[in-house]
Amino acid sequence: MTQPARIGILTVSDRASAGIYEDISGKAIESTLNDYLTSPWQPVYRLVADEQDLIEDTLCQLVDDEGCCLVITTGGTGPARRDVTPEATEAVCDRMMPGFGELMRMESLKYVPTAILSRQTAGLRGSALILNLPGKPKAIRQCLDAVFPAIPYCIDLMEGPYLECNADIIKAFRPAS
Ligand SMILES: Nc1ncnc2c1ncn2[C@@H]1O[C@H](COP(=O)(O)OP(=O)(O)OP(=O)(O)O)[C@@H](O)[C@H]1O
Ligand SMILES: Nc1nc2c(c(=O)[nH]1)N[C@H]1C(S)=C(S)[C@@H](COP(=O)(O)O)O[C@H]1N2
Repeated sequence: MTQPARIGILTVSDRASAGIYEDISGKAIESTLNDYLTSPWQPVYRLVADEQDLIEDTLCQLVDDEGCCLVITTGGTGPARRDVTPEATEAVCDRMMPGFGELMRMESLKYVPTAILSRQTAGLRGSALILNLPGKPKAIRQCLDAVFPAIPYCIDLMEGPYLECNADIIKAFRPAS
């Protein structure tokens, strides 16, 4: 039997990590992926404060030790002084994938004029894709609906697990070979 794909979910929030509010956004990532994916997958969940070292260490752990082919972060992408998720992402990635951030911001503008305040980005560490989402729970689905169609093929190109999607919910695009 094929091993389930391991997907990291990293919530970056001072208040959620301190227990001041519940981490709704991390849960929204998990339920969105459950809606999208028909192939077996397993979430690897982490919740940390907005500290760059901590975010970097956790991203490295999720990719290098936990074997995640995809890590989706939420929070810490804005202009506030403590928002450092994009910096942490860039620090641990070998190559950046700027198109993901561009498309998510463009789509998010359909919902909120403050979409441009997110510095969300994406990049590759080894054979894993790291993708930043904003912290707001509503942003999760809005952003993932925009970029997820390209993610299974991106992971194919890095020789990761073959992700299959429920085509009634999200259409993964794989160019004809
Ligand atoms: N993980 C989360 N779960 C639930 N709600 C969230 C989460 N992250 C953000 N929010 C909501 O979105 C609002 C704006 O996000 P903001 O970026 O200020 O959150 P944050 O990064 O968690 O803040 P901080 O790290 O300062 O505690 C928050 O006030 C909260 O209502
Ligand atoms: N789709 C979507 N994108 C969004 C938002 C949103 O509500 N929906 N909020 C914006 C706001 S108000 C901010 S400040 C930035 C950064 O949010 P973060 O610091 O929580 O990551 O994301 C932006 N992008």
